[in-house]
Amino acid sequence: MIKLSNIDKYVDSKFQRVFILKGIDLEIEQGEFVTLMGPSGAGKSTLLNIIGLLDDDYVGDYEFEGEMVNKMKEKQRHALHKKEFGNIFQAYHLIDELTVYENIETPLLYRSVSSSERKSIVAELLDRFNMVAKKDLFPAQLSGGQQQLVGIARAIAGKPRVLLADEPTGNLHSNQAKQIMEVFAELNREGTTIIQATHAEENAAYGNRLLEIVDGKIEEDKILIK
Ligand SMILES: Nc1ncnc2c1ncn2[C@@H]1O[C@H](COP(=O)(O)OP(=O)(O)OP(=O)(O)O)[C@@H](O)[C@H]1O
Repeated sequence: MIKLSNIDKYVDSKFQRVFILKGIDLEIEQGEFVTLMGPSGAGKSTLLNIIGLLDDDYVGDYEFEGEMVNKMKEKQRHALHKKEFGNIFQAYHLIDELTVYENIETPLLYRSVSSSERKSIVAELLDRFNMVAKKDLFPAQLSGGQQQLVGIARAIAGKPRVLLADEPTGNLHSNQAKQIMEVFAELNREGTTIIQATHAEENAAYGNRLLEIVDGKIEEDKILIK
């Protein structure tokens, strides 16, 4: 599904070229649950952003479902991002002025989904995450765990095939983190490909594959047996 070949990302300063990613070769099949681990600054977020089509400033080839992403025009890449990827962030990135309901609905407004279909998708997600009673509250009125559930609901509202999560439990207590990981495991069982970056070993255990990223390179690529 995802094939990266010899990806380099670097920044040039006056005197030297600094590599953020170097020679990344990576294939991810549909339905995998992949964890990126490694020291701070190793390049995990950068790699997630490239995979999620949020960053096109790199060298090398990126194939998504047989299509060369790095040769696409921006409009085409943007459309592919919207259709296939959902993003979840450590800091939730919810819109403070919108209610829970409206936050989940927002991406659907940009996808020309009919109003009745939007209602049914949001209702289903609220129900799934036990948030029906909270639908008219604003993000600040929710716990961190609940805010992240809204973040996940919003990310999956458009039924993306790939979910990218950057430190999704970084701001959560361990029981909330466990709940989020169990949601990921369930989405993965339903067929969603999941790629997460985390510092937590216990989060990695939910996945089926662990990539150790060090200094912009894949140092280890391990299959996890459960
Ligand atoms: N646009 C940029 N210009 C210059 N340096 C950058 C840029 N983007 C990322 N970096 C640097 O690249 C390195 C990798 O950053 P990245 O955020 O991918 O690391 P990470 O592994 O996700 O770290 P963390 O675990 O702390 O989130 C860092 O040293 C960062 O400062």
